[in-house]
Amino acid sequence: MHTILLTGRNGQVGWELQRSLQGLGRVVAPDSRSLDLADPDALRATIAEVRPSLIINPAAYTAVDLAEQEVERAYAINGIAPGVLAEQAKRLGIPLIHYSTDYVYSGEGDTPWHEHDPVAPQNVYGASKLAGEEAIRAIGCDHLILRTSWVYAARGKNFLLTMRRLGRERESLNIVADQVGAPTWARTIADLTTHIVAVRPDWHGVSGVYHLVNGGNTSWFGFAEAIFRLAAAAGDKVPNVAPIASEAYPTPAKRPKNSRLALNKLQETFGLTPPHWEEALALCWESLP
Ligand SMILES: NC(=O)C1=CN([C@@H]2O[C@H](COP(=O)(O)OP(=O)(O)OC[C@H]3O[C@@H](n4cnc5c(N)ncnc54)[C@H](OP(=O)(O)O)[C@@H]3O)[C@@H](O)[C@H]2O)C=CC1
Ligand SMILES: Cc1cn([C@H]2C[C@H](O)[C@@H](COP(=O)(O)OP(=O)(O)O[C@H]3O[C@@H](C)C(=O)[C@@H](O)[C@H]3O)O2)c(=O)[nH]c1=O
Ligand SMILES: [Mg+2]
Repeated sequence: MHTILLTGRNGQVGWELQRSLQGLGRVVAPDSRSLDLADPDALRATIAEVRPSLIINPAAYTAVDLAEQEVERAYAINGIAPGVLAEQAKRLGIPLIHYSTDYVYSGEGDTPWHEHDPVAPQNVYGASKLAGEEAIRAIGCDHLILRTSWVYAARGKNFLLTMRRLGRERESLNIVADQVGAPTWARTIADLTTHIVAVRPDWHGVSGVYHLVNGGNTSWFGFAEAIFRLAAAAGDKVPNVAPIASEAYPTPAKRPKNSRLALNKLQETFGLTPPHWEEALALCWESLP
């Protein structure tokens, strides 16, 4: 039976993991007040006390625009902490499951990225997440780095809930239509992570980076349209939605235009096929409060 140390219990993915991991063992899930990832000594002390057989780390600094200012904090949480977790995982001889992002890629081109493609983050958040990946690889504990994208859930801060709120407040919205990726339900990430842990108790030879996103892809504009189709069907007031170019929506952080992530490696290694993003969105919609 596993003892799983789970970080970020109140985050989108952490919350869903707490649910999906039930049945695999004891889940120890401190919140950010009882375990601060920016404090390496606290991390080491907690791990020594819990003696986990598996560490899962969905905690992260995810404020993409704010990270351009809070560079040091973003690196402490996204870049340094994963290396401390990896160092402790190696010491205990246990695996680490970590999450990363489409924002490690340059965003060039219009074909799906594969895990072995070159990385070239375009903003501080992406660079800090890449630093975390590299720290884990350098330590070399058994690990999975699951790169996901455009995460939403029924709770937390995300594009789905922002659109639902703005849709009620505004007559019209302009949404970027030239950034393409896969909206991904936090529950899909948690469920498939749990399947991996359940079917792969032997970590030999599987360590590495994997894409884990919902199937298909769309633009943020396409994602917004799908959200408002569901809202309209539920009788909500919906705004007019207009497609715009990234240049017409200036933000402190630059976002990649091509965030398409190939799923072949996940499918071939673990036999898992994530549901299409529209199917996941419809299910999440039904679970909204
Ligand atoms: N959100 C997205 O669109 C995407 C996310 N990812 C990656 O997926 C993973 C999960 O993201 P998601 O669930 O959306 O993240 P959220 O922003 O929803 O949650 C992040 C969690 O991390 C916790 N946290 C932040 N700082 C600290 C700290 N110093 N010490 C301890 N805990 C901390 C937060 O705690 P508290 O709630 O107390 O602040 C929160 O529980 C992350 O690795 C992220 O980089 C990848 C692609 C897209
Ligand atoms: C609210 C709003 C956003 N947008 C655009 C801005 C941006 O390009 C896109 C999404 O906005 P967000 O602020 O949700 O984007 P962002 O926070 O960059 O989302 C990213 O978060 C990190 C953590 C990741 O790892 C990425 O995969 C990705 O999900 O929509 C509009 O065009 N119009 C609007 O009214
Ligand atoms: Mg965001």
